[in-house]
Amino acid sequence: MKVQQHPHPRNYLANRSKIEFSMLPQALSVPVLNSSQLLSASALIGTTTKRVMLAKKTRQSNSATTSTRKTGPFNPTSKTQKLNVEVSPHRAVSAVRLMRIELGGAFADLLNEQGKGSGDNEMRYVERTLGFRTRDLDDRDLRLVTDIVGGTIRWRRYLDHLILSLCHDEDTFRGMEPLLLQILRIGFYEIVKLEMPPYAVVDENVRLAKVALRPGAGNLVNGILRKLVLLKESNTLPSPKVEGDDRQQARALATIYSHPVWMVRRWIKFLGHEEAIRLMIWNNRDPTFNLRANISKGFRRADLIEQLEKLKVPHDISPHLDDFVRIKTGMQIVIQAGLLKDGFCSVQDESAGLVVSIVDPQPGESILDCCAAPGGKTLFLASCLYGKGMVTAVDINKGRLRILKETAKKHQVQNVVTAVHADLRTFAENNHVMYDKVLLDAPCSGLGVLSKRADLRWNRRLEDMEQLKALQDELLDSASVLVKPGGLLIYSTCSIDLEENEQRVASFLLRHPEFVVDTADGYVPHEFVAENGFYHCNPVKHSLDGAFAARLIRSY
Ligand SMILES: C[S@@+](CC[C@H](N)C(=O)[O-])C[C@H]1O[C@@H](n2cnc3c(N)ncnc32)[C@H](O)[C@@H]1O
Repeated sequence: MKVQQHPHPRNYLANRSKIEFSMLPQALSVPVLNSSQLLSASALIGTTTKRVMLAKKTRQSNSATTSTRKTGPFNPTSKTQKLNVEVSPHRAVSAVRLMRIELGGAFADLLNEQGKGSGDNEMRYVERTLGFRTRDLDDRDLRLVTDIVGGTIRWRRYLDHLILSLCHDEDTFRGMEPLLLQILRIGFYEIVKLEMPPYAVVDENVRLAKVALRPGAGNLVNGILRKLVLLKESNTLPSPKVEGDDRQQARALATIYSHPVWMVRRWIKFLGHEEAIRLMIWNNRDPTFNLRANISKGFRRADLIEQLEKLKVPHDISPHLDDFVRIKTGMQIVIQAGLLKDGFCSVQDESAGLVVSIVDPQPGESILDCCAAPGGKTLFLASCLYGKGMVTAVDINKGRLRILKETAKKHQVQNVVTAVHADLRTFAENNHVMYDKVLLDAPCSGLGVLSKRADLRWNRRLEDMEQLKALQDELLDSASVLVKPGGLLIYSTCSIDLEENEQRVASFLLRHPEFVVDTADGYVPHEFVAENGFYHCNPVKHSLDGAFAARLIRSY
């Protein structure tokens, strides 16, 4: 593999400030920021929310709380259901959302499509499922739903291990109805991981089980949770021993750190024991979010910081990227203030922002973004062109591409973005235009973003890896023919997996001797560049999402 070194390391996008504001419209002040139509932040972190109905409500609910009830998406009786004031609404919503996620009805994105923890549709869904109404969620409830749903999903394997060990027998556990299991998981999570006052947790979850299911379900929850409290208080929670052969050890670690066994085995193989454990600990932590100020609207980081201060959202500036800010809490407040919906900023991880630094977009360039939707990188690339040049954004997914187009308008970069709905492989065959720079942000396992995508670990299978690798090879081949001689191909993923990253590039270079590796050094801080010249963002080392990118120059 040939590595081309740069004589003059470049400052990754930092130099932009020299040109940016003379080329932009006047800096805008933020207008009224409390609109109800909120942009989906989930789209920008690469998730969507599917709508499927749960097959049937788990059971008729307790007669004390409900009147006659029909099920169906537009249930006309839902308004007549009685309001239950005994059950804590965040628990009721969390239990239903968890059940829906597990049955494939939604992703565990921290924000739903309304940009709020629970929009009207979700509340109607909760009513239909439980058979009663709860009071509306306030901001504190929304935060609790986010925390409980994210944490309970992440810790699912470990929580189930505890629940199983406290059930009479395995059949009781395996045959448990879905809602009951979710209520137990929530209770276990609150007691074991959130360390909440245990008897309050027991009471609340027992009440939910009684009202939403039946008195017997409440008794079962009571019995199991009380056993758990005793074990916790005596410090004797059952924990698998890490011993035996490789497989047995991986199984134990998978339970303790709550990940699928195949992932643990893969990480032990590629990273070693210690690093694999550190990675799992990272994946189980509450994520930090990054916001990128949208300079295309004349909205700089200083303006974003001013708004965050007004909103009392704690924040830190990114040490790596000019326009980025980090926030640990307060995303709901940012959303409700309309900053995302109105296009003043985007949710974008710094690890993804640094991929744009590696593309190093310059005004006047023609850039092809091959797998562009929902557009996080497209928008950032476009904002670096200052109205000169073009980003052609191709994606196979029409719905996600629609989001990209709408967001480009909001961000005021539509004049430099052309969206094309196509399979890249067909596009490459039929399109004879070549580009200065081609970014292939390939579909991948997402193994670098498990802390943000709490449910992803349970949805990925080992078999997916082979299919993804084959697709990545095909897309790389297609992308390569669209690069001008002397132009640049950037291959990136949000994975930390060697086989999706270095190995794909190595195999590409064998098939395409016309490309050589160009080091990422000088485009991103040195600490992100491996010896082979590739960009690596390592969650454990950099406390950001995992990501990879390679700069490949077409020499002829
Ligand atoms: C990792 S996501 C891209 C994220 C995007 N670059 C961003 O920053 O927001 C991968 C994208 O590849 C698209 N994709 C998958 N197969 C494709 C194909 N054959 N042709 C074009 N796009 C494809 C998916 O629809 C998905 O939107």
